[in-house]
Amino acid sequence: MDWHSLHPDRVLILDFGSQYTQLIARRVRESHVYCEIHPYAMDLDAVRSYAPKGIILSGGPSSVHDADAPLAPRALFQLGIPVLGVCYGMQLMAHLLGGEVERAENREYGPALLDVVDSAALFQDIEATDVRVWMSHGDRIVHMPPGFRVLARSANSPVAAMADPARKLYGVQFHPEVAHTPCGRTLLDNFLFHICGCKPTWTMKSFVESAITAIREKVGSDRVLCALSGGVDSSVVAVLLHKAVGEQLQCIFVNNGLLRKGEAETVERVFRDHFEMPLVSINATDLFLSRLKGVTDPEQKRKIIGNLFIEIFEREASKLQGTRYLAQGTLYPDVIESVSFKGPSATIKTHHNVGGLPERMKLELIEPLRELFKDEVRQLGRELGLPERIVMRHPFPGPGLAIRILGEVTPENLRILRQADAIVLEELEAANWDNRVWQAFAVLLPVRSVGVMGDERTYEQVVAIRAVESVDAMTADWARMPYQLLARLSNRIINEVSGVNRVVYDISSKPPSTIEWE
Ligand SMILES: Nc1ncnc2c1ncn2[C@@H]1O[C@H](COP(=O)(O)OP(=O)(O)OP(=O)(O)O)[C@@H](O)[C@H]1O
Ligand SMILES: O=c1[nH]c(=O)c2[nH+]cn([C@@H]3O[C@H](COP(=O)(O)O)[C@@H](O)[C@H]3O)c2[nH]1
Ligand SMILES: NC(=O)CC[C@H](N)C(=O)O
Ligand SMILES: [Mg+2]
Repeated sequence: MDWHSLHPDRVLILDFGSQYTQLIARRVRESHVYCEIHPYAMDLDAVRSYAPKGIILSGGPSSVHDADAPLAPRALFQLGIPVLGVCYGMQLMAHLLGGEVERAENREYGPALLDVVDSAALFQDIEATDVRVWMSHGDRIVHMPPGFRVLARSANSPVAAMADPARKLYGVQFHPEVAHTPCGRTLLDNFLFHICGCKPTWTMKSFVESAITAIREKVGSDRVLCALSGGVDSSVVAVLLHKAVGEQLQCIFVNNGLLRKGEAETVERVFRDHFEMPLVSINATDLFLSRLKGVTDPEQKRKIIGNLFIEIFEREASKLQGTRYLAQGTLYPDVIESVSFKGPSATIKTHHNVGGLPERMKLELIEPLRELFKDEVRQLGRELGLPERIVMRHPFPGPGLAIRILGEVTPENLRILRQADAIVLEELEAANWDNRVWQAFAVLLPVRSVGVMGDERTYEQVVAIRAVESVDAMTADWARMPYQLLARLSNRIINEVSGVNRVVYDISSKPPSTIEWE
């Protein structure tokens, strides 16, 4: 899509490798201003032609004195575009414009108190003394570049914020994007609205209109196949596309035999009740299970499944004359991950709809959500009138139960996991915990343990329960579910699911673990 015409008030975030870069983007978006993250090395001509209303330089792990410190071209500060440097971003600004940065005697990690000495522009509507902010740095600015003045100080940072208002250059040593900086929201708004002159026009309502226009332009009179899983992302894509191209859209749902209990029926029913568009439902259970036979390697499972999905989509597309596009629900975090700070990041997992795609595909992709974060997709779903039940559904991975059965996927393993998983979901719902977690599910482990049931020795399988809290699946923590609920889960699974004699609870966060086990 062409952002020039779609989002006139856009902000550019240059990433220097901070853990919080995505948070900066979230905050800007929450203020209804469109923004994109690009690597710090973005070409100056590209910046010019992107023509942002403002630029934010993220923090980062480097020091400006490191031999391989990531630098920005000095000319970035001469474009006449307002710049806000955060932490490393401010240190870099100072370093490049003739100031001096040095290693501080005391590092500052965590909370600090700020005294605002100049409340013009950036600190408008923020208290003057003892302002709580969150710091994470070891370097500090000892001399500001010519033209700059101090806006705020903290015990350890004589220059905790600085500005050259004439050139609209601003820097803060603390992190306004984190929740532990309560005034951060006001500060960022001051930058966006007062300094950059942005207007808060980025709303899901405006997105619907511009996305529909862009989709129509792209699709023309061709037909689109939309792969629908019943999850939030693909449901939103389907409704959006239907609004844009009406009968040129055909939805397809594949039962790959790796779905949860009753899922195929539910998806078909919900679709019939809430969507006014045709759905082709394909049962490919045997095909998927036969290709997965004997496979135990997680990446291989993912690739086999990804390829098979496309094979089926292409086969169905060839039956519908004039089908040129395949619509998918790729989100912004998938996109950012592949353009991160120092080039593409390491492959942790091949997500079936991204890296799992075959190299040569006949269908062209349409990905209308590739600019959005998950919570924006949920908002968009509401805007499009989708029922809350669909909007708030837990994510369910395309490779389904195959990546929750460690080891070989067999009909017997699927039976065990499906039953155990249904119990987890039922009990969470009954205890009103389903809407307090991002995702909750059962995992079947490839180990056996000894137990005693009814005076008899058992030697059976182990089920792990995974329940996590998260805002975007990039990081997650295990849910502190009540012991009583855990006890009920364990009790029911062992009693009701034959083949299982032990249940464990996964207490790992992401990172270092991931949400799924494979
Ligand atoms: N069983 C399926 N049938 C058809 N398409 C599928 C199926 N499973 C996954 N897909 C396709 O793969 C895409 C990615 O799956 P993914 O699980 O990330 O998204 P989703 O199911 O739409 O939403 P959520 O992340 O909330 O589960 C889907 O948007 C859909 O296009
Ligand atoms: O559609 C998908 N296809 C996949 O291949 C896939 N793998 C993981 N997930 C989901 O992504 C989120 C993060 O998962 P991980 O922490 O396991 O990487 C979690 O919400 C996972 O459920 C997938 N979704
Ligand atoms: N969070 C940051 O951006 C840190 C910047 C720099 N590495 C410092 O320690 O001061
Ligand atoms: Mg899904």
